Amino acid sequence: MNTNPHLRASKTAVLLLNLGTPSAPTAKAVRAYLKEFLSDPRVVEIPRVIWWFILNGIILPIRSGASAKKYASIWLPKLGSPLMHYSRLQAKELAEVFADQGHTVLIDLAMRYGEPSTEQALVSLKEQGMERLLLLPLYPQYSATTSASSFDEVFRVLKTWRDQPELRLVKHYHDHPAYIQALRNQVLSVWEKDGRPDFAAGDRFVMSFHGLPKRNLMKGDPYHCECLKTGRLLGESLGLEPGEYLVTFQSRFGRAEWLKPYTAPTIEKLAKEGCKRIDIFCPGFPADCLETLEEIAMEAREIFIEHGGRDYRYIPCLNSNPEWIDALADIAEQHLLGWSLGTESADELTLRNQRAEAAKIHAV
Ligand SMILES: C=CC1=C(C)c2cc3[nH]c(cc4nc(cc5[nH]c(cc1n2)c(C)c5CCC(=O)O)C(CCC(=O)O)=C4C)c(C)c3C=C
Ligand SMILES: [Fe+2]
Ligand SMILES: [Fe+2]
Repeated sequence: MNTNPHLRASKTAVLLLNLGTPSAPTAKAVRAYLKEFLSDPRVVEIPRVIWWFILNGIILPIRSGASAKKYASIWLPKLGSPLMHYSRLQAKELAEVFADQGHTVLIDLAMRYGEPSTEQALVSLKEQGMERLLLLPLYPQYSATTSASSFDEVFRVLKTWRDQPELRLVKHYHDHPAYIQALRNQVLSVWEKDGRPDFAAGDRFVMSFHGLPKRNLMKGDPYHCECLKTGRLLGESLGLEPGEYLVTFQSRFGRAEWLKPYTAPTIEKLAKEGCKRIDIFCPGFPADCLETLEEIAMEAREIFIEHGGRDYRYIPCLNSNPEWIDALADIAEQHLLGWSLGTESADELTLRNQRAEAAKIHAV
C-alpha cells in the first residue's frame, strides 16, 4: 500500500455489513463459527466466566453437530452458504447500480464473524484509496446484537489506524419507503403468480422476524418496535386488515423468554384453529439463510401440515431482487449526501493535483 498520503486516490466506500456464516456445513466449521459468534458480549450478555463454561462445556459440543446437519440441508451446490452467496451478490449488484450511474464508489462486504472479516474488508478498501466510509448493515431493523456489534468491530479496527477515513453509518431502514416497496413487490410477485390468500376464508399472512431475548427489549433495544413497524407498513402496503397478518419471532436460543409471539407455536395454533393456508415471509432477513430456509421453509412447514394445515407457502427473501438493490442504492445515496461519489475523471484530476502538490513540497 502507498502510505504517502499525498499520492493516494481519495475515494468514497460503502461497506455492507452482515453476520457471517460457517465456512463449510461441517461440525468443525460450525463450531468455530458459533464459538466466535456466541462469545460476542453483544450477543450473549451473561457474565463471561459463567458463559465460558456453558458455551464450551455444553452449547458447542451439542449444537455444532446438530447445526451442521441443518446447514448441510440448505447448502447450495457449488455456491455454498446461501447467506454468503446472496450477500456477495447484493454487494456486486449494488456496485453495478453505482457504476451505471457513473460513480466510482468502492463497494465491499464484511462479515462480523468469519470471513470476509471486517478487518480484511477495511484494509482492502484502504488499499484502494478509501477516504470516506459509509457502513450499511444488511439488517433493516437495528439491534445492539447485530448492527451495533458490526459497528463495534469496525471501530475496533479503525482504532489501530493512524490515518482514519471519514465515517458515517446507517443505523436502520426498517421504515424506509424503498425497502417497504421492495418487500411489497416481492410478496405481490408471488401472489400474482400463485394467487392471493383468501383472507375471508381464514388464510393468514405471517411475517416472521429473528427473535431476541425479551430482556434486551426491556433494557432499551429498539429492535422489537422496529420489527412491528416494518410489519405494519408492509401489511398496510399490501392492503391487508390488521387481523389478516401477524408478526412473529423465530429462532429462540436458550431458556430465557424471547420476543413473542413465537413463530412455530403460532403456526401450530393457526393450523389447529382451522387455518388452511399460510403465506410466510421474513422481512428482517434481506438474504435467505439457515434461519429462513431450514427453520421457516422446512421445519415450520412440517408443523403446519402436521396440525391440519393444507397449503404452506414460503415467500423467499429479497435476495437479488433488483428493486431491493435499487432500495439499497437509494438508502446509501441518502447517507452519502455531500460526499464525493468520485467519478473517474475527477479522481484522476485530484490525484494529478495531489502529485503536483507533493512534488513541490518534497522538492523544498
Ligand atoms: C436478523 C437479525 C438477527 C438477530 C437480531 C439475531 C440475534 C441473535 N441470534 C442468536 C443466535 C443465533 N443466530 C444464528 C443464526 C443467524 N442469525 C441471524 C440473524 C440475527 N440474529 C442470521 C442471518 C443467521 C443465519 C446465519 C447463516 O449462516 O445462515 C445462529 C446459528 C445457527 C444455529 O446454530 O442455530 C445462532 C446460534 C442470538 C443468541 C441472538 C440474540 C441475542
Ligand atoms: Fe441469530
Ligand atoms: Fe416494542
